[in-house]
Amino acid sequence: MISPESPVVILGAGAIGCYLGAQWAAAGVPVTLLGRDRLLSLNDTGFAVEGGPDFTGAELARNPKVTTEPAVLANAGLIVLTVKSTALDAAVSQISTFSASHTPVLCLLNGIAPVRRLAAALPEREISAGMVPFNVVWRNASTLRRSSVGEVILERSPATRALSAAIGGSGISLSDDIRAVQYGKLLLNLNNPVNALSGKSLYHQLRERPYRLVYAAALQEALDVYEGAQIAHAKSGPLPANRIVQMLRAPDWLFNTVALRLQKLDPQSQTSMAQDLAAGKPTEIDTINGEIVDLATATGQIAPVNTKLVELVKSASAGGQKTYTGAELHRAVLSTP
Ligand SMILES: NC(=O)C1=CN([C@@H]2O[C@H](COP(=O)(O)OP(=O)(O)OC[C@H]3O[C@@H](n4cnc5c(N)ncnc54)[C@H](OP(=O)(O)O)[C@@H]3O)[C@@H](O)[C@H]2O)C=CC1
Ligand SMILES: CC(C)(CO)C(=O)C(=O)O
Repeated sequence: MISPESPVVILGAGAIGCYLGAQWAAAGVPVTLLGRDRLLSLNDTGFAVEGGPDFTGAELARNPKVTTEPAVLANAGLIVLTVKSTALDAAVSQISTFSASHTPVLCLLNGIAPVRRLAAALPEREISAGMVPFNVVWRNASTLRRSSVGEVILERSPATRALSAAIGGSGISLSDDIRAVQYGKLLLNLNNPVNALSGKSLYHQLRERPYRLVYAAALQEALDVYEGAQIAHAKSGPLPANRIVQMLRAPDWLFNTVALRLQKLDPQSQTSMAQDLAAGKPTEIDTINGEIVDLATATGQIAPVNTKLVELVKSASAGGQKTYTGAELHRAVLSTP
């Protein structure tokens, strides 16, 4: 039950957690943001949120209270998990230690494995999965910007029905097949390492065909692996995945005038993996492209393109080559035997 005494607690208040927390608080939902020290100053100043249908122009979000104290989990009516997958185990242990065993958890992490791991670690809980389609970046220490389009989709459950009712349904839809939605989203995330290794904004990376060809190869490979493993995926965005592959292969003049407009990407957009790699943090590569590699292995298939992307990101994280021109990345991923 969500109420002022039992707020929504967002565990892992970063780009996505703060954006959604501000959006839900603006709709009248009691929200507490549980994050790191650097967020605490936002309690005094508030933070500006730009972009998206609920924030026309920059709006100051003062409502969500920010804390670093996991003890707030004890009174949560709903825990919304928005940490990176690399921080999942520590977050699960905080949930177990501090919250009541009946408190539901909504998992908004990218990838498929995180929600499975969560359900396995907390078998007594109501666990729901969700999918965030759009990109959010910090423009500076107190300004968040949503830089692409789409609607959040949540698995239909008692907890998500209550959340959706509390926010008046806006910006969220409920699904009875969240697994297909997550597998559909994973296909978009296969570009994350390409974006991270380009060192460019998403908008500028996608404008260069050699980068797009690498992403197209990773995406086509994933579609083949899904087919071999009989995995259903939902459409994520306006085009089906096979049309996205075709579109990515189009010449720059066509892609840059048609496809980029459809996504309404703004020039500052940057994938979450690019943000991590640039900040020297561990990346989610194992739960993104690594998921395709694991699925291929489990079903007797191979996934050399995604395997190579995993390798390159791990090498970059370990101090190896961090940025690649389009031609360099194309050669490194697609020209190896
Ligand atoms: N950013 C985006 O545009 C999108 C991201 N996603 C997905 O959403 C998820 C969250 O991504 P994003 O918001 O970018 O991630 P961020 O890194 O911006 O936010 C996570 C925040 O949680 C903090 N944190 C980690 N563990 C804890 C803990 N136990 N207690 C309190 N705070 C904690 C992190 O701090 P620290 O770094 O110091 O550990 C970080 O500040 C990921 O799975 C991502 O793939 C999905 C769609 C779009
Ligand atoms: C929205 C998208 C695909 C790109 O920003 C993303 O999920 C991410 O950055 O991890």
